[in-house]
Formats: sequence, structure tokens, C-alpha cells
Amino acid sequence: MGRVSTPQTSPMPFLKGHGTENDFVIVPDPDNAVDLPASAVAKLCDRRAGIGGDGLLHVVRSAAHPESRAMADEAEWFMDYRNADGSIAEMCGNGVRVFARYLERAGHVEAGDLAVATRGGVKKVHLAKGGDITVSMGRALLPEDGVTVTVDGRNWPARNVNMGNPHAVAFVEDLDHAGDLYAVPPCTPASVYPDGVNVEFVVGRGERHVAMRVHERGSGETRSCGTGACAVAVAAARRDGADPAVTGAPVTYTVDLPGGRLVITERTDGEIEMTGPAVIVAEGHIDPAFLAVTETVIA
Ligand SMILES: N[C@@H](CCC[C@H](N)C(=O)O)C(=O)O
Repeated sequence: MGRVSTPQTSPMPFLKGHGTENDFVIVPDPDNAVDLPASAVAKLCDRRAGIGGDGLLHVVRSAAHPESRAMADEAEWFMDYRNADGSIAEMCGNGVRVFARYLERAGHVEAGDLAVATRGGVKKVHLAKGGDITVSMGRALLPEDGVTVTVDGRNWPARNVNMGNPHAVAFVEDLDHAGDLYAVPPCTPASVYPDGVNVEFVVGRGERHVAMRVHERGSGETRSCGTGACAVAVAAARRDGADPAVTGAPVTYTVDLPGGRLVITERTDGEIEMTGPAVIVAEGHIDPAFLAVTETVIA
């Protein structure tokens, strides 16, 4: 992240949390003193050799991080989000809820309304004590690109939706048709998504009710994706002929994911609200020797 790497010498606190089973290693670091190169993030997120997670939430005071300093007046805390492979993403919907739950548990904030700085801008969060969390996720952008998603030689037309991060939403007949996304990741046009994309596969379940699977950029198939669920709800609404800005009525979709359920409302001003759970599972310390060790690869 553009600074000289200083080896970690003392045990580093961490927590583990999840939102609808999209799971994260949480690294509290208010002063931005911990160096987290991509290689360290990937090691920590490794499910066999590390702690394991779909991503990592680096918890930093906004004023202490160059990417969030300008937001410090609006939001005291910055979610420095990383994917499991160590890459950086603009936003993580499930991550914001888990981040807020951590802040409450650590006594940094109280239940109620708070703001969290992200690379996708400041997000307003409503935290019910011990209950579900609602995040104002901003508006969806719907570029008119014709996108095709391909898995193992099978093609589907998809909707390009940007929720701060990029998504391709494909409606399919059966979620199993997406196959083994771990073994065969989806292909998408690099001309439309030069920085990669999150791909959602969706089926209808009933009125304003859908189910989805997701293959996340930088993490592979995960059991949930908050920004993905928002992209899916907007794509489903347009497919169903519902646009709150036109009809003057908000529209709510229930989105079922392998790891749980999210409820997504698009308001008449285009703002999208996501509601779902967030759980802190454990906390502990990372051995500094673990991050210092370079793996020996046996050919
Ligand atoms: N799981 C997240 C999305 C995380 C970022 C994504 N993989 C990307 O690279 O854009 C969510 O809940 O939104």
C-alpha cells in the first residue's frame, strides 16, 4: 500500500465475523500502524493455513488513512476492505454490517445511527442492538452494456450493475446450471470489466422474491454478497417492470443466498437499503511469526 513494510513483532489482535456466512477476518488498527500487504491478507484469509475468510476488514480511524482522510468529518471509522486474494475492492455490503457490529462490540459506537467511510463513499448504517443492521448502500448505476456471462461453454445474457463495485447479474433457469464455480469460474468481457467483476446467478422464488449464487472477484464463490444482493434486487425490479423513480413507490425484494437472507429496498430517490444480520464469532491474537514466515513451495 505504498509504504515500507515493517515486520509485525507483537501479537496482533483479530476477530472473526460473518454476515449471512460471508466471513471476514477483522483487524482492529485505529492508528493504521499495521502493514497489511496483499500477501499477508491472503495468508490470513487462507482456510487451511490461516484463519480463513472471504475477505478482511481492516478497521482504521478515517483520519489515520490516506484514502479516507477526506471523509473523517463525516465518518470516524474507515472500512479498509480486502478480498481473500489480497486485492482491494471499493465496497462490501456484508462487510459494512460486520464492521458496524465490531464497532459496537468494541465500545467505539452505540446502537443507533452511525456512518462508515468506505472506498465507495460514506455509508449510513442503522444498528439495532443485537438485531439486524440496515445500510444505505447508495444508488445503483445501470450502464447499458450488453454483457454475456459464460461458464463452462454455457452463455447467459447479463445486466451490468454498479453498486460502487462492479456486478454482472444473469437470470438462469436453475442455480445448479452455474455448475461448480469453484472449479470453473465465470467468464465476462474484459472490455466492460477491465478490473474484474462479481457475477450473480439468479432465479425467481415468488413475487418480489429471488434466490442467487455469487462468484466474487478476488474471493471465488462465497455464500453471500451484500452488494451482489443489491445489484440483483435492482436487476430483478427492472426485469419485473418496477422502477421506484418512475412509479413513485419503493420496491422491496427478499434475496435468498446460500448463507442466509437479505432484504433490499429501492427507494423513490434511488437509494438502496440493505437489511441483514452480522455476527462476531471469535477473537484472538495472530502470532507475528506466522506473518513473517515465507512459505516454501514443494514442487
Ligand atoms: N462480499 C462483498 C463484496 C466484496 C467485494 C467484491 N469481492 C469485489 O471485489 O468487488 C459484499 O458483501 O458486498
